[in-house]
Amino acid sequence: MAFEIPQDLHPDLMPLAWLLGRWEGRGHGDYPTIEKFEFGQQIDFSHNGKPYLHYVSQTFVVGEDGTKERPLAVETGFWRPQPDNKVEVILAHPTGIAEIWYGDVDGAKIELQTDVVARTVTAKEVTAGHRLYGLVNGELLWAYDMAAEGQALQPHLWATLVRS
Ligand code: HEM
Repeated sequence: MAFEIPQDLHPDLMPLAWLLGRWEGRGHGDYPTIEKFEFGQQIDFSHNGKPYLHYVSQTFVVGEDGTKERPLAVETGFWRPQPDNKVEVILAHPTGIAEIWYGDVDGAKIELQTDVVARTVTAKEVTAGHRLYGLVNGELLWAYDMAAEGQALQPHLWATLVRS
């Protein structure tokens, strides 16, 4: 079924409306300090009539038939659209990390950079991030570059999801 913009959507959310709903797909990960890996991902973007999106991403180890076998990383937060096609995002991770991101919305492409990465004393040393989200032929493509554990900013994750 074609995606329809909800009637009670806050007008400030129009530039981000294309994100709304549930997305499912698969991704890959890498980093110089770890082995390459694959994951399944489910992303939910929802709204409640207020001028922000609630965002939840859950990832899983998936079997060959797509069965979710066990959870991997989870993250959640809020996407706050601002004038002039800007967006502010706040994210929390169960690994003891919280981030503030600033970004630009260019139609169906969103580019985000971290302003602040805060860590609990036991969290891994993540210092910066860069993310791209794009709607390409109806698919949600996203990629995450990270600076962590003394390594320069470089790819950690990339994934392709479809609306479910
Ligand atoms: C799609 C979500 C993600 C998946 C599936 C994922 C998966 C993994 C896996 C399998 C590892 C290697 C094993 C381990 O150390 O646990 C890893 C390491 C790591 N990930 Fe992720 N990750 C995700 C998101 C993130 C995010 C959002 C951050 C930062 C906020 C992050 C930061 C790290 C760090 C710092 C390491 C350790 C690198 C090291 O020990 O040198 N990951 N990730």
